[in-house]
Amino acid sequence: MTPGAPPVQVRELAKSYGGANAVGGISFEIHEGETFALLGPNGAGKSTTIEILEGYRDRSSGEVSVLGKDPQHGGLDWKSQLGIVLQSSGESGNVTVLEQLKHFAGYYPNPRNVGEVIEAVGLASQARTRIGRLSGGQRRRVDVALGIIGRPRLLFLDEPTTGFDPQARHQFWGLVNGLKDEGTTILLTTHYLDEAATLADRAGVIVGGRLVDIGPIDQIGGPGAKVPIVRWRQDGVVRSERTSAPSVLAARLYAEAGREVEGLEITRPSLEDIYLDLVGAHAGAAEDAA
Ligand SMILES: Nc1ncnc2c1ncn2[C@@H]1O[C@H](COP(=O)(O)OP(=O)(O)OP(=O)(O)O)[C@@H](O)[C@H]1O
Repeated sequence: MTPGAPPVQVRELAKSYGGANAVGGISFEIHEGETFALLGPNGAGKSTTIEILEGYRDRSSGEVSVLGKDPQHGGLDWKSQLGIVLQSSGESGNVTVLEQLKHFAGYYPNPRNVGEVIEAVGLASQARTRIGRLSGGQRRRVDVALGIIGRPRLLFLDEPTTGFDPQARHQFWGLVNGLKDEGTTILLTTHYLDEAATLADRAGVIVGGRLVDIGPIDQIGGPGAKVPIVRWRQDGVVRSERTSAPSVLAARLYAEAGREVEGLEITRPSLEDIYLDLVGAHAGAAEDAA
């Protein structure tokens, strides 16, 4: 890899399945040590993109470089620098968590300590349990453990916390923050927008195989997207107004009412609100075009 080159470079990547475009020419880069979230509705093309970057799927056209190599020609040495948590692993269950991790650790030149990884994913009490006896969420933690055991430079997390309870999800976020601190570059897909907001430095939003927005996570949707919403009740009717000076509006409402304003609430759109607006607008535009 050329020194200073981004670990992931994607130029005009396209993939069609039997004539149907799943990915229609997308371009993005992921920089060293960055966590990049690829967001989008079901069927948008996220997994197809990730699988192409991982070398599991070929592309129809475009240029892709991952850790300095074209994934279609990445060798074992290249592969050992990747950590992969697929959407579903199909991990079968006759071996214990400890045995499985020890086995996989043996494939890598500089693996993490197996006990520490088991502890980090919250499976210390299940270390000697057969994987087949774990709950769905616990098996998902095994997938995550297998993804990080090789101390990857680049980690792919495809919907990593599906099936996690809220406590496990928070624990997982702590784990990812630790990996970030160590300088791991991460590509994350998730349908949990709070997860993306917490973990990602930048995001790309993909709809119908096209990248409709990309940028720092707090700038997704553009400057207007974060304008606060003021809601209040007047004559029994809920009213709302978007303004970048919400306290000025609140003060005016208070002056006009001459008393506490009923149901007054000032909120800023969350990443989820912004994402839903963005996806709604682009999905609608795509339908109009069709
Ligand atoms: N092997 C395949 N053969 C044919 N079509 C496929 C294949 N894999 C995916 N597709 C289609 O390509 C499109 C993109 O699918 P993809 O799995 O990449 O979406 P996604 O964004 O990962 O969705 P999800 O959020 O549901 O995981 C979909 O229309 C899907 O039906």
